[in-house]
Amino acid sequence: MIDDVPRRNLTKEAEVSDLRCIKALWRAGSAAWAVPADWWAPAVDAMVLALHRGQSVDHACAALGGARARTGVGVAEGLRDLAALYASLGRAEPPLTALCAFASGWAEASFAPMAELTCDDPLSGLATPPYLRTRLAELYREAAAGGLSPGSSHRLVVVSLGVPPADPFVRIADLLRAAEVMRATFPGGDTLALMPPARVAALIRVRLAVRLTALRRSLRGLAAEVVAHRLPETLASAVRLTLPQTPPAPTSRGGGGNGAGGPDLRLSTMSDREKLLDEIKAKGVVHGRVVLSSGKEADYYVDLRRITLDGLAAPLVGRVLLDLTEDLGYEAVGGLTLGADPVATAMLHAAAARGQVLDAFVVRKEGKAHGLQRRIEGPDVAGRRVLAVEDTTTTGGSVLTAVTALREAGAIVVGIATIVHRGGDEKLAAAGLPYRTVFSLADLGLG
Ligand SMILES: O=P(O)(O)OC[C@H]1O[C@H](OP(=O)(O)OP(=O)(O)O)[C@H](O)[C@@H]1O
Ligand SMILES: O=C(O)c1cc(=O)[nH]c(=O)[nH]1
Repeated sequence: MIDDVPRRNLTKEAEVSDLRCIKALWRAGSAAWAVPADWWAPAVDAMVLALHRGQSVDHACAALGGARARTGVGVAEGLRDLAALYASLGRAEPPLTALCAFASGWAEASFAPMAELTCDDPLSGLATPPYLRTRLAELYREAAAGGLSPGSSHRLVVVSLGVPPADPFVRIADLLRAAEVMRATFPGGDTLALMPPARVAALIRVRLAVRLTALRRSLRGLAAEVVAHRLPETLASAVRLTLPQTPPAPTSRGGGGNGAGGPDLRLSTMSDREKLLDEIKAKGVVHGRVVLSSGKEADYYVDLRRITLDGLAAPLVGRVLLDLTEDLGYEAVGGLTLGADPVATAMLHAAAARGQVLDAFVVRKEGKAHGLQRRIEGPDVAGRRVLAVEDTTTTGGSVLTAVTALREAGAIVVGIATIVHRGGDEKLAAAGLPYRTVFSLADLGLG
């Protein structure tokens, strides 16, 4: 029997023999070990040596606790094993300092991997939704401290893959491709996040928004929709943008284009712009001799009121025009009545659906002689950044009339946007304003 008196004058061989013996006794006294081969660790030898030599066991106990944690042994099981060592030597239970050292070593080793956890999705390398929300919270805090609105400095660009492909491999491949395109489009320090199941987002500074066109181009062939959300007033609204979305509803009237009564997958996976183009071709183009607003004659007419007042197409108009002009930074939108009116209200409602506030206004063709005699109806535009819109431009005369009236009213016109461009290039260019159009006549097969 090996007593517990420290043996300082033993020969090397005798000490080795004692240590072996203690270890065997300890092992025998230890409870059944889930994986027997895991019992021994260098820390076991260090523990036995310290105890045999009468040295402090704290360091060895901490190392033993760490070793036990790394092999998946629970703290209670590890402590019982430590107690078995003391018992095998006929000693009382381990002292409190030894127990504390063991527990600290065990805890440190158990929680170490957490310190290495990242906020990245392992497959795409993009940030996780919780990280994106943390980043948003930081941004809103910073904006509040500076008395600014996050909407004036940042956009949340969201690429949605429409109806996520049922095949998980196809979905992952599509998401990875979208992630890659996002990384290439926004290579700076922007936060890029994966938003399962089928969205990728980038939190970007406004000045980078011009890259949206490039982004949309790069995503061609992926049936992806790109929306640049101006950050809403409150963090809660911004966070809502990052939450899982309900799947898109079927988009064709009367349900099912597949003859089975289910959603029309072809339409629901198209981008808003593609859907709008189909709507205009189907409902807006009228062939025949017509006199245009300018007095000129033409062989066809694009009746966009049948689009901007259509319950299915109007929301598309709103979203597509918001996307097209989102880098221009405006607070109100409108144009010369009547064609521009539903365009502006479609944009107002599309913005509201995105948690943004956008005012609309109507520019009368002539001033009004009674009432408040206002030429421009709606919230005041004086001193505000406004976008002039039209459903179509043939000579550009109508929209430029609106621009003149807006300037006379003190508005800052930041650009012109229209759904279909028929003509008026020279006049519009002379206005010196950014001019955006969703479709050309060639897009409609009329050019
Ligand atoms: O570029 P332009 O040559 O000005 O033509 C385009 C304008 O013509 C149409 O409106 P219209 O003049 O028929 O009047 P309405 O909007 O009152 O219907 C259309 O809605 C545009 O406003
Ligand atoms: O020039 C126009 O009056 C005009 C052309 C057109 O195609 N559509 C329309 O509404 N107005």
